[in-house]
Amino acid sequence: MSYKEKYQEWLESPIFDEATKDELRALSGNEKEIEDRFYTELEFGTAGLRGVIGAGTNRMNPYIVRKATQGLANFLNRQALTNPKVAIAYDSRHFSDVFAKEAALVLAANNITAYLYDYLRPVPMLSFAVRYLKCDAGIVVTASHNPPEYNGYKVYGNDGAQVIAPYDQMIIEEVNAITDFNAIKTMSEEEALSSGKLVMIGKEVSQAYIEEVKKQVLNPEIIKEVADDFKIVYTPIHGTGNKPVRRILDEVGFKNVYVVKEQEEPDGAFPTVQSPNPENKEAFNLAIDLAKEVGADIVMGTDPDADRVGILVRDHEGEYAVLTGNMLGAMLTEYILSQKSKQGTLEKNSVVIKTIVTTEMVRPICDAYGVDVMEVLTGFKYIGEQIRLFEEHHNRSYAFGFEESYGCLAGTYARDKDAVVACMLAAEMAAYYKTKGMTLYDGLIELYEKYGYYKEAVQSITLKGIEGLEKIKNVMENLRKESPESFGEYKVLCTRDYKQGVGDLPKSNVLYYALNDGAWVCVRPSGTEPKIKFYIGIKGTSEEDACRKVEVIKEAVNVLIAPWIK
Ligand SMILES: O=P(O)(O)OC[C@H]1O[C@H](O)[C@H](O)[C@@H](O)[C@@H]1O
Repeated sequence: MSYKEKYQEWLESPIFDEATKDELRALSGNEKEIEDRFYTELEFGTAGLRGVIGAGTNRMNPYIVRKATQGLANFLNRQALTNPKVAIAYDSRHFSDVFAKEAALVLAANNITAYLYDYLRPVPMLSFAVRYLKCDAGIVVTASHNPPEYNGYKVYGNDGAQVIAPYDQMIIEEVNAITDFNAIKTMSEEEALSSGKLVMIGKEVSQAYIEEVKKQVLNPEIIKEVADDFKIVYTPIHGTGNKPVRRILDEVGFKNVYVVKEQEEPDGAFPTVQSPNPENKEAFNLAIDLAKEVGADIVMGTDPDADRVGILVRDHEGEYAVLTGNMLGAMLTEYILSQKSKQGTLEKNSVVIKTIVTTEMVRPICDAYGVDVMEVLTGFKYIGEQIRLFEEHHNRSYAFGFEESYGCLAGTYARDKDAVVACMLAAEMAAYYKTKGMTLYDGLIELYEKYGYYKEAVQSITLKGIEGLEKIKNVMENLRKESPESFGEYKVLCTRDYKQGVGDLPKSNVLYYALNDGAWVCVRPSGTEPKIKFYIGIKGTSEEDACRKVEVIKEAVNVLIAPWIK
């Protein structure tokens, strides 16, 4: 069916409600918008479904959510499970609660018990709930840090990690096999509740989750020692982090937690930020003002689904400086390994897991403690997968895992990144340095002096719409046709094309260039946004040297791709 035929179908079919039809009728004559809404179906990327909210097959709306859920239900029911169960959570975005309930009702109508959180909850609490409630799958309605017009739908497996191949494809096939919206079953909320197929998740699950997070504290006495004059500024950026992050900080003993009032309440419009992304310093403007006012030791902000955290610390000029995901991850790796090693709790077969685009600084840190580093493709789901495999094979012990994109997980109670535990450990780590008369920033410099000035950068180029998609494809094709021999003063020593398969990793549309002096460049199309991403990593001898080297490579990347993205 062409996009025009699909558009007509949505306008005419009795399946779609009048509000949807009105929205579509208003597009009449706007061919470009109609094409964009109907030329394709929302697809699973690195993080499931994600799209702009609105009517159409290429948009997030109740029909697409029901269809995705019917596909998931068919997938589960084909496995002949006894009493199949699915846990569902949602964030503070527009329609997240509506989509979550729609999903629950479709599951219930397909004879699958839906456990639905009764309030917005972070991703890690869903990941935890899947295993705690012995579910066969999980759903989170969220578009993470995307702008307010987006929403999304992530699917989790029975291990609490986001689904990976071949299951993601199997679910997609089930979803795509539904060509008739009449084939989607749903029921009323009353019926679902009274039949016991819709169950609201109670407080005991949140309680159990908090207990697990608390177990990750390494030095409880240090928190007590500094509690009176250690100050934390925290912002949930209008998302799900507010309750769990404040609760955990309180329960482990932090007394002075200042929450940014203007960003405390959940709000899908994210009215006080350009984008609710802790990777953007702009999202911290209000938090920095508050931090200056109260003299905070640390500033923390979680994204709407609270799986990622941004941290700011006072630098030597007294300004609040951003710790990137790589910096925080490297620091937490050092903190966790050093403390466990000191306490004699570092298990023999410990492994730290990072993705191929995450800082190389982890390697010397892990070497110092005799811990292995494992590399996986981008996406925390691959870290979650390894935790499951370690458990199944009883051969390795998961020490820590993180990505450059600000997500990490300590412990195995959840199988996706957890900003709640990250906030708790970052605060504990800052408290630890405080007892030594140091700030987190001093701690970072100490690590650089010990292991080398590793610096990273990401050049993300946004290329929207169908043309954008084409340009992204061209960049990858051109790079494959004419492999670059150098990036500025750096020579390409070897190229890895992950599309051809590298080691045991699944094939993926990623190119990696290993350069001299430990530098590297990696290119991949984003799986969650219309972007192509160039990741850069170098090792310098000082802060200045490191910054200069990153700039040289950045410039070379810009020159290389300029003609392809015009
Ligand atoms: O594909 P990208 O846009 O680079 O995003 C990559 C990210 O996607 C999702 O958010 C996953 O949950 C993350 O684990 C991953 O890091």
